[in-house]
Amino acid sequence: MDLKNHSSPVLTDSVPVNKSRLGLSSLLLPCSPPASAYSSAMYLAIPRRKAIPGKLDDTHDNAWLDAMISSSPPPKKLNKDISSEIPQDEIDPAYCIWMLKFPSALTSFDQITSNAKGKQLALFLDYDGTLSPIVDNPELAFMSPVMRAAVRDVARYFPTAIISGRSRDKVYEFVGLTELFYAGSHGMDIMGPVRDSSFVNNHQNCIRSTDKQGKEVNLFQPASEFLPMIEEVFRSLVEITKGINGATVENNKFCVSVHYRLVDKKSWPVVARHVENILKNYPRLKLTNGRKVFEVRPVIDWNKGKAVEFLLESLALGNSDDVLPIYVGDDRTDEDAFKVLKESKGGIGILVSSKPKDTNALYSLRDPSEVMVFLKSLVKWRRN
Ligand SMILES: O=P(O)(O)OC[C@H]1O[C@H](O[C@H]2O[C@H](CO)[C@@H](O)[C@H](O)[C@H]2O)[C@H](O)[C@@H](O)[C@@H]1O
Repeated sequence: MDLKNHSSPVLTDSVPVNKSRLGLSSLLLPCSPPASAYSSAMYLAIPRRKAIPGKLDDTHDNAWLDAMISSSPPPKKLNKDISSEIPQDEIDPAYCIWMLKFPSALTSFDQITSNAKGKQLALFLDYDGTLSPIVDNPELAFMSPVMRAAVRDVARYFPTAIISGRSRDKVYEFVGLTELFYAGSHGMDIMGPVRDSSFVNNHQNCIRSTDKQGKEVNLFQPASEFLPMIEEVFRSLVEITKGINGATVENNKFCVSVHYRLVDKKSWPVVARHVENILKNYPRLKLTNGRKVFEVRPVIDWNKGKAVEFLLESLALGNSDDVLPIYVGDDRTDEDAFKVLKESKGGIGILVSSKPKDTNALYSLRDPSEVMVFLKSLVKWRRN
């Protein structure tokens, strides 16, 4: 494994579409148009940036600050005419235009299920921002009982895995469903079924273990050698950020998150500088920026996309002619999975977002409540 020279693509955060180009009133814009209505000429090409080992993914001095600001959407607006709070994005023409390219997975449900005819459907779900709403305190990002029931139901019919940036134990604690497969630490900690598969058994770092119920499972941890380094960097980050009001550091086992959601904007540059200073001592770790969070992880060629491939093979679902994998996620790290599904697995990526973003997904859902409706629709469709 090449631990030195790897870099993975990192997307810039939300990419607003130029509103003035069409100059249409939001009322005239269809927010859930058919996919066929899309014309690629309407969209801007968005350049991507590379993650640099031990450095924030940027090329100019203030880029880390840009990245932090871009993950900070404007506050919701109050629509005085209707005298109730309407989220700004619901009437945002840019969002409606974006949806021409990334239509709602709800209004395109028939199209999605027609692709699944005669195929085994497999579901991959991100956790934060997908199954649970984004909240200020990461320790309180609970999943609602109704969402849990929807996930449980869908897992009765389709193999279902949760793929999260959190530690595997933490995400299991939140979800609490034994019938699912779990991949924590952005796919660097996978617990999958035991199968007689040469693909899985020949993978280095794949060991036999037991789950919480004592059932035999395969444990795949491609970054296991980084554990002491991650522990060390976690302690240093806790130490260096402890004077910054609102900053918290989360140990996700094979990666570390530095949260700045609750930090005063004026102190964001201080957070970024501290994190970057610590990372200078760790050329085998890289830094990326998520939703008001810096994510520190090993520079290995492994991500959520590879985890999806690994799980599909583990489940004997690697043949894209017979299988339709669907991945639902909201963050940059989910883009690796969208890309794999689009490019090699004939699958479907669904981005959860209430604002326009550059993405490799094919469809969109606005928020976790729409994700729940989508999951319930899959169950209903399968039952019928
Ligand atoms: O891959 P994911 O499951 O989406 O994990 C990505 C990060 O999610 C969590 O942070 C995000 O959600 C928090 C709770 O809503 C929110 O407070 C934070 O601002 C978000 O960035 C998690 O705490 C991180 O460790 C993950 O890296």
